[in-house]
Amino acid sequence: MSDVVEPVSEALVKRARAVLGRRNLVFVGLMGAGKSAIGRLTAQALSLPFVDSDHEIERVSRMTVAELFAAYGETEFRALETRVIKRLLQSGARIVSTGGGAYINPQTRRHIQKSGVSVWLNAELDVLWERVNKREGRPLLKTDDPKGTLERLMIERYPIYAEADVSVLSRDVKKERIVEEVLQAIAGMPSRK
Ligand SMILES: Nc1ncnc2c1ncn2[C@@H]1O[C@H](COP(=O)(O)OP(=O)(O)OP(=O)(O)O)[C@@H](O)[C@H]1O
Ligand SMILES: O=C(O)C1=C[C@@H](O)[C@@H](O)[C@H](O)C1
Ligand SMILES: [Mg+2]
Repeated sequence: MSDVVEPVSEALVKRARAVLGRRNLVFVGLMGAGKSAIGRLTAQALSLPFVDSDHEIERVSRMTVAELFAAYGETEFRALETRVIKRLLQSGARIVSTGGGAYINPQTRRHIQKSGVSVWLNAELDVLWERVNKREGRPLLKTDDPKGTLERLMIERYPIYAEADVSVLSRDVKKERIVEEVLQAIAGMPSRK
């Protein structure tokens, strides 16, 4: 699948940018939903800066997410994630892709709600599983039954992701199509909250 963004209509880009104003556009959702991939392409389409909280955490700590979990545990990782995301949200408008658990943390969620428009990339279990199954490095899935763990996380987290301002169904269609649906969802919102 190509990463080249097919041109979305100029009118759609203009409307989505007008709705965002100085607000950030923040991608939330479970591991494998496409927050990083779709976030980057959306940033290209809107000509806005892109940041990914997992990458930023790895850059500042000089450790991988898996190493951070192993060395300090999830609680410390979440504290660092909250601090990093708060900082990333301070210079909007940007496209911010978050780690899968970020929006579940009440403090991080409040920062996101205050500074940005949130997009939940919703996806079915089998779509997520096909994607996450291909790559190591997700510490929460290091269990005897990773697919069962992913399903449990879906049940726990989906009601919280559903609080996001808009949602788009992430599925195995061209990424550009998902980007266009994200822009349409944003463009359909009122300009100010
Ligand atoms: N529409 C799509 N069609 C096919 N593959 C996709 C699509 N969207 C994303 N992917 C692929 O799925 C994989 C997981 O996507 P990505 O890393 O963006 O997920 P994520 O939500 O950022 O996950 P995490 O929370 O673990 O960071 C990547 O290989 C990405 O290229
Ligand atoms: O869903 C989660 O809790 C996580 C998702 C990843 O993006 C990483 O932030 C980390 O592996 C935790
Ligand atoms: Mg990601």
